[in-house]
Amino acid sequence: MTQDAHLADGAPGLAHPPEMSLRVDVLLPRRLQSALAYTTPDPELVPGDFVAVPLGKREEIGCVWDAAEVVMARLPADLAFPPPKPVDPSRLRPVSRRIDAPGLPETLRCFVDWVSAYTLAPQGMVLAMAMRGWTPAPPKSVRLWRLASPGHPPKLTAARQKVLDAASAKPMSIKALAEKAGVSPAVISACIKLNLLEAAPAEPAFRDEAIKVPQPPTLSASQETIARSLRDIVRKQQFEAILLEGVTGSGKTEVYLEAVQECLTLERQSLVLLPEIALSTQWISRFTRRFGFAPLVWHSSMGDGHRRRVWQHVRSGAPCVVVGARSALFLPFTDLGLIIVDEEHEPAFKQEEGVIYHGRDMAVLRARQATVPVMLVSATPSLETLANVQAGRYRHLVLPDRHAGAALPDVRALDMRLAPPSRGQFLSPTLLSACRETLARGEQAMLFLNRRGYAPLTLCRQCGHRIECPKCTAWLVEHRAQRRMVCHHCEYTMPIPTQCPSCAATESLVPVGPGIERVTEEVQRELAGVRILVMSSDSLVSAEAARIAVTQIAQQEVDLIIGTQLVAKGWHFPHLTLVGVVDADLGLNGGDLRAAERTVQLLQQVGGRAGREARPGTVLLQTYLPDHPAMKALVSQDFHHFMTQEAANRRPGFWPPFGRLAALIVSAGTPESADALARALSDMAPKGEGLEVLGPAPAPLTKLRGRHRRRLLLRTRKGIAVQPLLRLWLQKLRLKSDQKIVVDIDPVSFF
Ligand SMILES: Nc1ncnc2c1ncn2[C@@H]1O[C@H](COP(=O)(O)OP(=O)(O)OP(=O)(O)O)[C@@H](O)[C@H]1O
Ligand SMILES: [Zn+2]
Repeated sequence: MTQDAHLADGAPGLAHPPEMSLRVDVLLPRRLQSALAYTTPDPELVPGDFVAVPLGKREEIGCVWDAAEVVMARLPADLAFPPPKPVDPSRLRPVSRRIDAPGLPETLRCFVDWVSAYTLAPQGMVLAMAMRGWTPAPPKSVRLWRLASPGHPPKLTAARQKVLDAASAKPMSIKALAEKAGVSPAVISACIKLNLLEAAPAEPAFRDEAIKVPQPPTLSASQETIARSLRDIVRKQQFEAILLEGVTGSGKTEVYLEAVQECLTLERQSLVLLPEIALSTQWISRFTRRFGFAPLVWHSSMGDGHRRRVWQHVRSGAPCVVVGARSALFLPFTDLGLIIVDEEHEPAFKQEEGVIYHGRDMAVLRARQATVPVMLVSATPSLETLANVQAGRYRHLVLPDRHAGAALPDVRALDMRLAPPSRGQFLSPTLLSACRETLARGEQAMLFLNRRGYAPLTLCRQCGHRIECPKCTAWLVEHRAQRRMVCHHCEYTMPIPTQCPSCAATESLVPVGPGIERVTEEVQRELAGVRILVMSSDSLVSAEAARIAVTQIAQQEVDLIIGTQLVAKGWHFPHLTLVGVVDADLGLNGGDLRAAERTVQLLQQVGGRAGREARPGTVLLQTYLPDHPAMKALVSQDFHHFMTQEAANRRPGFWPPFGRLAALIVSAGTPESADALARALSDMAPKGEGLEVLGPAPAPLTKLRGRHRRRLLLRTRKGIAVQPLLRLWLQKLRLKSDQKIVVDIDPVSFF
């Protein structure tokens, strides 16, 4: 805004001549590359303010954005790009009105710009992430009431007595309480006036509404040393990246919560990112015990009302701890003091749709912009992070031992070539007897197989036909419990056929290979009477389901857990001593860049659930590749030796983290169209020293949701800025209406 403020002093309703209006950039939360220009007579409109603007025939809510020059100036040189051409001022439309709500803080606008420039995602789509939870009006809060602490209640009428019987420590709204007690709301009001009920915090999640006495742990000497360093780092309030590494069960969580405590002492806001927050009930209850209040939880399945409250609270700058999925990075923190990324090696931090970004990397960026420390936590850090440690960019703090003298589990590979399972079975005799012995000792066992459903493939014995998804290059997976065949890549499902769809033979369809449902069946057959709990995304559909599962396991109402990768998360099951990995080789197939690294991380994490308390744990890995470096690393538990080898494998070819990658995923309505676009891209590929374009090649999922896919990979030396190269490259193309190119910077998945 460049004009003098007095120019806008018109009487309300008076139209301003165009020269008296100010130009203002407004970013809308939709697929727009950058902000749109409008005019406004209001000199007080500043970047960050929310406004309603006309767009076509509609009105949209957007955010006043910084001028293009400002945006460019705050981007690093290698991410900046030419600003859009200025629009003829006479064609600009005026802003409809300013919305009276707190604006988007500058640090968040800066982050939006950066994420957009880094990922090449339209700026408006990134803003949309920052506006999830935003609301024009402060959210309506329904007050909740609970039983007041017992005093000497006056003599009560029958109706009031009913209210006290119905009320409990659990807060309820007046309406709900009246319904439960079967009285009118007026009776509840009377009870409130008599102090029989007290107001409860609507959201027992805010720091000043402590609900219990905090119970911090007594740290061991080695934990305390690390905790002290972390507290010092937090107190400095400068940007610093730390890798907190420690074996499974060493108390990393307890230790980083000390850093969170320090941040609260500074009365600032902390953000903890967890990969599977929706199910992290154990983490949340532990936090609540430790601090005496619950954290603000943020993830995609939270309701709108909850989101709005969190958004507003964070925006208010009041001290708090947010625990969330990667999208919590886009909350409007105004007093951020610390970011923690737990399980930093997890591929789940990568968002693969919409704005494609890596939560861990963007967390480091966010911390840098906010000049606060960021702590990356893992038992099995990613090679990216280890390389940063080696280069001296990240500080490395290590917890070497399990807490309270617990030993790391004994890990053994079961060579399936030497002692295979019986025909048609998947559990070797050794694993089965280990399960029997464990259960006989009154301990719990866990079987891990990263595959949902009954069988990954259904085959016709007569004609060899394989049942495939009509829309994807993928087999349909039988889910026997639901009596359906399901595609794991799209929403397609169909009933389990009774005859072969190709040759019409009956009783010819056979399942091939195991999924966890099939393993469950085998366990039921082999270990009669065992109480099984299945943990997969089919069974653990909500936080409540996870909470129930955790309780059942803790109370030993379950003997054996069968699960997919969900069981690898930070669970702590005191009675669990045996972990059996049904197919340790599964993740090594497909041969993507990080297959071995990921296998070691995942299996070490799963194995790390065994023997976390007094009784020692055992991990048995069923493998046909006992000599594979990944298996050897798991057995020897020498993670760092393995990672050194990984680094040596990747360095010469400039594979990440020793070079950079960007994937271009081309898709189109027909194979010909996809090929044509892929070829055109390939013909115009950038050339030069230190860069190479691999492909085009059919993507492993050649067809996905009916679209035909091809992949190209740009690989460069470290110092080369890939974004400008990609921008130039993509600008040269005109896409047909069925064609699409998705850019994935630093790809994690290669499907
Ligand atoms: N100082 C301590 N006092 C009491 N309990 C502790 C202490 N340190 C750790 N524990 C307990 O030991 C268990 C393991 O600790 P924690 O979960 O923090 O380890 P971790 O390193 O984060 O584990 P993982 O990486 O396997 O998830 C937890 O139940 C935790 O409460
Ligand atoms: Zn499909």
